[in-house]
Amino acid sequence: MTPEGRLATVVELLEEIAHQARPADLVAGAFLRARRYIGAKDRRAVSDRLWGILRRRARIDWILTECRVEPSPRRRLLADLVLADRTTPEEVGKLCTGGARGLEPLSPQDWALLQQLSGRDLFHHDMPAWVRGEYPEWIEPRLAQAFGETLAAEMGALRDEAPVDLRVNTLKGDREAALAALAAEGLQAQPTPFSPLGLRLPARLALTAQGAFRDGLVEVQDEGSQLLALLTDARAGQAVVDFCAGAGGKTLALAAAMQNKGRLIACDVNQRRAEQATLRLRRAGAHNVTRRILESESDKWVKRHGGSFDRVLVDAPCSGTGTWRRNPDAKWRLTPEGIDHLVELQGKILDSAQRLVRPGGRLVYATCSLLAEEDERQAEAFLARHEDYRLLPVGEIWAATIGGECPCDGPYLRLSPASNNTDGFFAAIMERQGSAV
Ligand SMILES: C[S@@+](CC[C@H](N)C(=O)[O-])C[C@H]1O[C@@H](n2cnc3c(N)ncnc32)[C@H](O)[C@@H]1O
Repeated sequence: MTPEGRLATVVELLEEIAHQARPADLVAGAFLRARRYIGAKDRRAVSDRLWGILRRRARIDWILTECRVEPSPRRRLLADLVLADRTTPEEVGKLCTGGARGLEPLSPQDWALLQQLSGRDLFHHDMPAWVRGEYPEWIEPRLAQAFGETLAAEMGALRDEAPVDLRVNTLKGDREAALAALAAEGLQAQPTPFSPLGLRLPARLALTAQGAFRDGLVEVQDEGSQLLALLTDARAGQAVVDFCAGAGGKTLALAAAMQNKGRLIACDVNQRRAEQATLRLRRAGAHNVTRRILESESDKWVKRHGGSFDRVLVDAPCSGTGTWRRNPDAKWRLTPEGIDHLVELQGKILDSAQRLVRPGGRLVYATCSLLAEEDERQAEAFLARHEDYRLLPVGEIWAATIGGECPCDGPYLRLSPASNNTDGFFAAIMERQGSAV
């Protein structure tokens, strides 16, 4: 592919993403699968530019609007070339040749725009905080409630690309073995600071081709997500439910923590997501997992199995505000009504799932949200409704499961990109009162 061809593909993809309600990674995945002729290097270049523009969208649009130009996929690309890469208007002109599979030649209006942009960068002192921080304006009060004075730093960190974190699958080997296997393939990973099972790679990579991944020795998982699974404290021989198991990210970690011993039930209402776990479980050598598709959170199965589990993890559907480093497009699809709906659903899921916990067992409520209404407020409301549960301070559970000092103040787990270099995560660990029978 020529450089022009790559850029034209970026514009095509930006148009597809704008016209579809689906997440950008799904749209891009389907788009590239339908164009097998695009080779690995070209895919990489197209993806880098595409995700870069999605990360910089609010600032690019603000600058275009200031130049009195309506943002469009093509104009966003032209602006990005100048603002992010300092490409000169003349160099941009050379990329717009109008050839087959290339970009249309620059119009007089395009030239005028590029001249206006020339020499500028992506920041401007008049930009409001929400534009600098790349988040919707309406969500600012909610984020400010969560972060106060550190809001700008947190949003800055959330704007950047996330590192690639791997979890070592202890069913297949230890961290030393994984480091050696990755090094043999030319990958220099570093141990993560908090998770004893974590390894970090600096850049985005197509890991599916690596032997350590194909053999199930490592799985891609953010360090925060690993910590959450460790804090669930699932042990060999226990009965454990992963109530919102999705494609199985935490199920895999729980199965490894249980050393494949005991019963692990992975529930979800979404059959398609649950099916995505099949290959991952097989690759990881996880044998103690039974999958269960629920009709809803109050499926009859829940009542029938009331009080029979040692651990129930509720990794609830949430706004995903903590994962904007990975899904920069997701923030623009959120609405206040959507968040209200999620808060209500989380409460219902908790009220139903708690029935599964045996006296003396634990319910772990987790989200990848940064918003207090989905996190602390949700946990407080649950504890107020269920007097038979008490909150266990995360520091104590951290010391017992992960070891050392928990980096969070207060009784909850709260991780964020700026403070911990993880995705944003929240967890409340709650114990059901009464003695086990
Ligand atoms: C945050 S995701 C789970 C991610 C998963 N635990 C992982 O680590 O990969 C939330 C999941 O909740 C599921 N979900 C949504 N509504 C639900 C409900 N009413 N009952 C149970 N699960 C639900 C979604 O299908 C989704 O897979």
